Amino acid sequence: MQAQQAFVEEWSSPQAIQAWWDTPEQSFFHRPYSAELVASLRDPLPSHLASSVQGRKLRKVFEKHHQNKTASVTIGALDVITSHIMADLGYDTVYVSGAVCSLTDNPTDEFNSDMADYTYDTVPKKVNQLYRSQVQHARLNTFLKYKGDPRATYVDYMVPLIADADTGHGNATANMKLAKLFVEAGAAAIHLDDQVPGTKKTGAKTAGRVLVPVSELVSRLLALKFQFDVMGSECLIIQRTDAETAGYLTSTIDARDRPFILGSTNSTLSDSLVASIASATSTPGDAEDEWVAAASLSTLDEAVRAACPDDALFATFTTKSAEQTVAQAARTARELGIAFFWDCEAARSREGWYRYRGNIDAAIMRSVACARYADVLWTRTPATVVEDLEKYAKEVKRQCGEDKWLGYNLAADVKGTDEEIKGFTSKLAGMGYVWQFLPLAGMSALAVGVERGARAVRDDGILGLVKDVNKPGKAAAVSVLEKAWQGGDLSDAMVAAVTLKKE
Ligand SMILES: C[C@](O)(C(=O)O)[C@H](CC(=O)O)C(=O)O
Ligand SMILES: [Mg+2]
Repeated sequence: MQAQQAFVEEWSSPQAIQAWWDTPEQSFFHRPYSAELVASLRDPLPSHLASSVQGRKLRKVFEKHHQNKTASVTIGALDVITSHIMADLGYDTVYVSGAVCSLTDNPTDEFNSDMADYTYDTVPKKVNQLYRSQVQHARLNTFLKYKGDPRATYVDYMVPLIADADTGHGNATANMKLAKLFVEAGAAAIHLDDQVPGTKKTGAKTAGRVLVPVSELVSRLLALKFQFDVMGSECLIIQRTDAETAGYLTSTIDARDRPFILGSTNSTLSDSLVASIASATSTPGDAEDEWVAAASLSTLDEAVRAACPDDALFATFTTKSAEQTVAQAARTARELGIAFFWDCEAARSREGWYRYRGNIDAAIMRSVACARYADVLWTRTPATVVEDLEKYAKEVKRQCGEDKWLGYNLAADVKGTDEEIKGFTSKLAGMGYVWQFLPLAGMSALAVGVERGARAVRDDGILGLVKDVNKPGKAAAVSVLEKAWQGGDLSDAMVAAVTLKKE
């Protein structure tokens, strides 16, 4: 008891926390808060063990792939059968997808495509389910080993779970509560993006995503890390940006977003976009298209460049306005006597969002800005364009260091010959994408398998099951079909252990 007390006190001391932060795995992380503050907020008892052990394991997985220029290629697991089979097959990570939860399993049982509008405990609950099932299989396997049972395997069932934290589902305290649920559930890593909660667009290819400023993305990542620190968790953070598919931004406050904010360059347009939609006889969509076409949208820097009589003046503007927001830079240009017209306010959407030129450069800027706040960087791209991924990887590594790990959602849209498609993951691995995943692949595979079995039984009754499910399953050593999977031996032994022969 005293030893436990001493352990908790030592674990909670500012010195121990600082020593942990000074380790190579943690020290790159920029923390604006002190070890004293974290110590003062520490949980009275540790509850981080599962996520820490799994997080450390995941670090090793990524480090190995980084060294070998290979990748952990994985799929989204919809249920415990899928995650179990993935362990059997040697997967070294399991993905837990928000999209899959949205479609198939969430606490309100409301199913629709991925708008990330499920309750914020949805994905943590799925992680919890998969984690507990992993534990059960690990226990059963250990039990079989003890008994010398030949069905015992060398499989490590505790495959690190990497889960979807979406936008963080709200403000800083919501981000922290979400992080806490993930730690308690046993997640090894979670990813978080820069979209605005409640505005998520479903699917990869939908343009016009709404972003928060870079600084807000950083704040969200920090909220996760702060919570992990308070709990003592080694859970990894994966930063995601949707900047390549972005069309809007909530605020112009961050200077780093300036090169991507769009404004009207047409001084003869009397109405703003919103006013012109209100007075139009056409539909809002058509009125918007007409206004945008007439506005000749550009970035502030492009508008200033076009108005500069010579390169020297533009160079002076560029130097003077470095690190300035659009509002400050516009003032600088005017002070330099550059006569230009540019209005990002007039171009705001009906919701009040600024227009944003989403592209791979915006994604690079955002990931670079987050490198000190995340273990893995990931850009969500609308389609797999190798040149973009090459550029992202090169630039991010040039600015953040060769050792920075990258992730990528393959989304199954890779084109080419079978050979090219097969080699694609290795190609990306060569660029540094150590984690590559197919979120919906587990669900699709499950559908194909069930369809096959259900069809066989429908057509041939029990013979269909024997011939088309059990036989091929046994031949492929699908352990779900074994008695071992059902845990009967373990439960029998547990019941026997508490059954008295005689009172
Ligand atoms: C990865 C993702 O967040 C998910 O929930 O699985 C989705 C998947 C998808 O739409 O393909 C996303 O990338 O937004
Ligand atoms: Mg998602």
